[in-house]
Amino acid sequence: MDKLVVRGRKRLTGEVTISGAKNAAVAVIPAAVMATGVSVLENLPSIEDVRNICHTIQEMGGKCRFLDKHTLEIDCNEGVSYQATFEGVQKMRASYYLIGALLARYKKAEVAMPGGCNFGKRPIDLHLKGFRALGATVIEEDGMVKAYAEKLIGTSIYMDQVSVGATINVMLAATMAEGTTTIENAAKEPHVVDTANYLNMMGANIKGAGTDVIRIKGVPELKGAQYTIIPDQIEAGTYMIAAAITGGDVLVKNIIPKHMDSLTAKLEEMNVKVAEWEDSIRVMADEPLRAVNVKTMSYPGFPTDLQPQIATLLAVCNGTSVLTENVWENRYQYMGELRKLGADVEINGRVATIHGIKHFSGAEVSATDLRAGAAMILAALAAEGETIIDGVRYIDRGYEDVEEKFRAMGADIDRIPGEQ
Ligand SMILES: CC(=O)N[C@H]1[C@@H](OP(=O)(O)OP(=O)(O)OC[C@H]2O[C@@H](n3ccc(=O)[nH]c3=O)[C@H](O)[C@@H]2O)O[C@H](CO)[C@@H](O)[C@@H]1O
Ligand SMILES: C=C(OP(=O)(O)O)C(=O)O
Repeated sequence: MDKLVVRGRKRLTGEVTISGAKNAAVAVIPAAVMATGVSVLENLPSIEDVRNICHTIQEMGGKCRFLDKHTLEIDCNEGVSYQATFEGVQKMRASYYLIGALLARYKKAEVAMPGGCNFGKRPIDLHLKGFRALGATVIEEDGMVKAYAEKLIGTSIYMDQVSVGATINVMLAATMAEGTTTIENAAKEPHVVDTANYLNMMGANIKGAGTDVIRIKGVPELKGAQYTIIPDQIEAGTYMIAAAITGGDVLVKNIIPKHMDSLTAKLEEMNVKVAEWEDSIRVMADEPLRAVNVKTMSYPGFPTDLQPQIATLLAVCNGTSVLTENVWENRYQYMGELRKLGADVEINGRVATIHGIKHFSGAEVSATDLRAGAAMILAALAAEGETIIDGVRYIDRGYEDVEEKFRAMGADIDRIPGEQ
């Protein structure tokens, strides 16, 4: 497995261009399976999760062709199998969107249980409850989710908990149901909106995405469409934190600054200077950083997918910060690795109390999952000496050209290829 070697204490300067959003791309690509006709998807991130979902759709009989590094032509006009079995599906989380997409188009789906980062329990009961409310029979058997319906009929669905995956998945299925579906207590994340926008371009009738009530009038058919994926909020946030942790001055380009509000507010509270333009943000850190308290929440709250990265920054601030993880029951596994680099953290359930240290010291650590891996890079950039990060395949799931982007801003970072 590949490793990254980072020699720290280099101030990051210059600019970085953000790629398309992983969590939008991995929803929009399965949505393309619902169309009769060809879709062209632009600004896709060149990451493992995108390659993996494309590979899975090809195995199902769809045609996926990259016109360039970031543009995918996807043609499922002649149909695909309603079955998606194990290998690719279990390498990622968002493969669960194939259930909603296949159920919409064929009224039947047999899809292996998804994989993705391990934060303790990651149930999909709300997805299945939503499909059942639309009229499907759903069973979980032999590691597969099997869903069948004579027809799907629009209904009113109240989500017991705000869930990105369940909101998008039920929206996919409801798009081609008979009648109108209302999803209440829906997730409002930018990727929910992006998926709805793409579906509407294909001929769907979805209103309210981005609010907590989404109304979907079912349509009988969807056509292919050309669509540009939004920039990645989490990749952008990771580079903003990288600028802050290295005392740097970085222009983060090709972003939607509004998506960054919860992070921007925290960075400013910490004494970091942030300047915004229409599609870029400059982050300057030239003064000592203050400890702050952070609670993760669904959008527009502080994203859980930036929790390991902000924790890493808090670990080298002046004072004690309290971090509360409200979304996942167990997203602190990486703290053991952060401690190897010197972090002083106490964990009590969902609450991490972080006592700021002067600086990290290089060590050998592992990326225990995608964002934990990003956190290791951030700590390594700020550390005295050399850090070796194992488990880079997790980072490659969600960050395009990660070492090249950091190196272009002055980081001393190299990849050591491992055995495949
Ligand atoms: C591919 C993708 O977009 N992944 C993101 C998505 O994951 P994912 O869609 O898996 O996360 P959800 O928003 O569904 O999960 C939010 C909370 O709801 C709970 N829950 C969820 C579904 C369900 O059926 N039952 C249930 O109880 C989960 O345990 C969790 O506590 O949103 C998470 C929260 O922003 C992010 O961390 C992930 O990066
Ligand atoms: C948790 C994440 O991804 P996934 O849901 O795909 O595991 C993430 O993007 O941080």
